[in-house]
This record gives sequence, C-alpha cells and structure tokens, in this order.
Amino acid sequence: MRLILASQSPRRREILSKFFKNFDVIPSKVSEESIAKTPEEHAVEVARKKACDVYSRYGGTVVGADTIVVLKDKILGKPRNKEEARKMLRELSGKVHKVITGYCIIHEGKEITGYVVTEVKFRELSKEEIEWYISTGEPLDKAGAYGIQGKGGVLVEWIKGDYYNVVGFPMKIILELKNLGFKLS
Ligand SMILES: Cc1cn([C@H]2C[C@H](O)[C@@H](COP(=O)(O)OP(=O)(O)OP(=O)(O)O)O2)c(=O)[nH]c1=O
Repeated sequence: MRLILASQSPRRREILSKFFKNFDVIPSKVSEESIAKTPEEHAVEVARKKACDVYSRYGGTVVGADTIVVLKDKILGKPRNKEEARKMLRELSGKVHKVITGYCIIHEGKEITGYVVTEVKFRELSKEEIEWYISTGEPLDKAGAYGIQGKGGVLVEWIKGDYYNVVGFPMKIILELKNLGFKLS
C-alpha cells in the first residue's frame, strides 16, 4: 500500500515520519475555501479537497488535513501579511480559542473523515510582545498567526487536548492509519 501525505507542511511530514517510514509527500493544489456552515465542517471539507485532489492524480492511500484557529465562531486562517498577523494576535490575546484539524484519509477508494479539537489559552500579550513575535517571522505560514512548537510557545498559558493537533497533525490520524493496517515503525 503506497501511503501519500497530501501536504506541503514540514510539520505534518515530520510528525507522520515519527510513526511511518515509507510514505511520499505530494502537496495538493486546491484553494482553501468551502461553503461549509460550521468551522468543523469547513476544516473537514478542505481536508477532503486536498486528499481528493492528490488521490485523483496518484491513487494510493492519501492523507489530507486542514488546521484552523477558531475564536468564538470566527475562523482565523493563515495571515497574508504582518498587519493581518498583528490583528489576529491582538484578538487571541488573553482568550481561549479552539484549534481544529479536519482530516480525510482515502483508502481503497473509501473516505474516512473526522476532526480533532484542542483548546488553547493565550496569555495577555503586550504590544511589544506582539511586535517581537511578528519580527520572528513565525506567524506567516501558520493558522492563527502562531506556532506553538516554536517561539510561539511562550504566548500560550495552557492547552487542553492533543498538542500535535495544534501543530497540524493529530494522533487520531496515526491511529486511523494503524487501524487500516499500516504498521507503526
Ligand atoms: C496553530 C498552529 C498552526 N500551525 C500550522 C499547521 C499548518 O501547517 C498551518 C495551517 O495551514 P494548513 O492550511 O492546515 O496547512 P498548510 O497550508 O501548511 O499545508 P497543506 O495545506 O499543504 O497541508 O498552521 C503550526 O504549525 N503551529 C501552530 O501552533
């Protein structure tokens, strides 16, 4: 069984490689838009689009995922520039938000979909702290404008749930692959 990770994210590749040695990485080319009604549905729908795109071109067993940050009911995706990053970090300061990763595994032509939610509480951030964090360059390719695995860890007061889910690849996906017969290395 050829396993394919449909992602350009180095974090996803790194986490998957902790558990499985033989897989290929083929990023999808889809837009991250959907007509979903809820953030959970949106994350699953975009993950499905990513997996279907790669499956239609290469077949195999394909894993797609999409991570979003949700504050109240508002989705914060990846900021397009420093100004958007600044706005997101100001909004997240002092509050609890959800990080949702939707996933889709296509195996023997069938789709397995789901999502995982982790709660994250940010400390109250000063203006200086936000400017410092933006200057690290970390925010730009990450949902919610932070990376908990990097210097962004210092912004966080606590988390509840799967840490790996915040980084973009929940352990639930590893367990689903194991259940499908992929051997953990
Ligand atoms: C909140 C948070 C997000 N992220 C990252 C995980 C994802 O890579 C990214 C969210 O964007 P995604 O659209 O989920 O993924 P991507 O564009 O990086 O890769 P692809 O679509 O090809 O799979 O944010 C962190 O690395 N750390 C964090 O703490």
